[in-house]
Amino acid sequence: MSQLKPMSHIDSAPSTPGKFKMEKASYFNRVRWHTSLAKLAVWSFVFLGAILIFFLRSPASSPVPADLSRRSLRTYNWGGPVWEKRVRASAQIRSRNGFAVLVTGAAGFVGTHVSAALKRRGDGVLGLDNFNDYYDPSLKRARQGLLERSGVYIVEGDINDEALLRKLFEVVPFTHVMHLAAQAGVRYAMENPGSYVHSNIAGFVNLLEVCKSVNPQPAIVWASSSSVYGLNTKVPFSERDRTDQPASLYAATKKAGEEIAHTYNHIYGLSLTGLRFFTVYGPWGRPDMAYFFFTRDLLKGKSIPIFEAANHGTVARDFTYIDDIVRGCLGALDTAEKSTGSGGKKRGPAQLRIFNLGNTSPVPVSDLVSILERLLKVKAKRNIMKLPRNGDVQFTHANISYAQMELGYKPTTDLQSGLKKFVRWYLNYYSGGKKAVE
Ligand SMILES: O=C(O)[C@H]1O[C@H](OP(=O)(O)OP(=O)(O)OC[C@H]2O[C@@H](n3ccc(=O)[nH]c3=O)[C@H](O)[C@@H]2O)[C@H](O)[C@@H](O)[C@@H]1O
Repeated sequence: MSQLKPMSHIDSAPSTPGKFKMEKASYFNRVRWHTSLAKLAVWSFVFLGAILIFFLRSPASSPVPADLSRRSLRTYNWGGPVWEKRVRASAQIRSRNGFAVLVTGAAGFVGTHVSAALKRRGDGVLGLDNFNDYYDPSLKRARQGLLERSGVYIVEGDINDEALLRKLFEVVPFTHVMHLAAQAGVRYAMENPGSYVHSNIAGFVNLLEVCKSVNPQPAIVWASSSSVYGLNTKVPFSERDRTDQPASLYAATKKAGEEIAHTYNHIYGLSLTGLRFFTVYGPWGRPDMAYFFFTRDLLKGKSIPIFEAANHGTVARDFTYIDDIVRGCLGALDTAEKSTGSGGKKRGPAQLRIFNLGNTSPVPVSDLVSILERLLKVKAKRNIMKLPRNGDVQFTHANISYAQMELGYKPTTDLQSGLKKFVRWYLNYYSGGKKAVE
């Protein structure tokens, strides 16, 4: 506050030449000269002070963490006739009654598998991904290569870039959006909270803003998370159970997404389907997830931190295999009704759904480690640890009857068979000459 006083004093002195009469020029010019000098000095002081305060405070208190701003400041190249041609070709529908789908987060784990599956059945697919470095971007690039070979182009850009999204809809009238771009991971939310707000809230709102205003509005299917059940203890988790006790900021942003979806459905008639994924695993998975880095660390002979709850309570997850999840995503797209709005205005009630996509058979984390030991033929150095207070919940367990009824969702892969496929991929990808195990 003390800096404001000299500023308001300076502000009260005349500052524009037009406020002075010319005949009194010499006297006033001197006064003005002195005043200007004094003003200049004070302003320089204020300016330097502000810069100093900014630099002293920014690393600790800036709401935008350094790595987030680094990612956000990245510029992407898009536009031009060649680019538009590529976009159109990728989104070209090749089957009767096929969809034109924009897949956000297409270089991500679920995004890659869903894009490939849609393309295989003849839908037009365009990917969008910002290729951020939350985990090894070379894995994302390898997934991109995979999709490119099957004819899916991934536009490099951020869901917060409104101009880019508008351009994409200008070039292709997408019938559907499969929105999988997000800041994932439960524990990382304590390290970089801003990135969750940036992608899962601001990015989602930006996408919905564009979707509500285009004509025709697309139907949207998007990734929520089992983590919204938070501290809920009623098992198995049903879509009707309470989700107002998130245990992590990640979960809170996904829950916020569900409420935001409700709003855009209510006001603008957007057709919205949220899918609560339960710990998805499989080939081309995410290196930040336990099954993935346990595999890496087991092979390296490193110790494996296995969480347990109070009183030696078991920590368990309803691990769900990627192919089952892909079938759930396609089922959601196939049963999604059209949005009802046009020109940014609602014309009638639109579909609003939320589904659990889980496996319905939770497995303790220690059993996950045992399965990996057998598949990798190594003995784990188990390090049993208390479940840290960083967002993890003790267990998850999906009730999938609603998804079964509406989407024909029926998971068929148990953890043992799914991990077998993952391990085969892992060994091939990391020791098959492509990359050394990090
Ligand atoms: O179901 C979901 O919606 C969420 O599933 C996963 O989150 P999580 O289930 O915590 O998956 P992992 O991080 O792979 O953890 C799996 C299990 O291993 C445990 N764990 C994790 C890390 C570790 O060092 N030790 C350990 O025992 C966790 O407590 C958890 O029970 C994903 O990371 C989230 O992005 C996703 O939204």
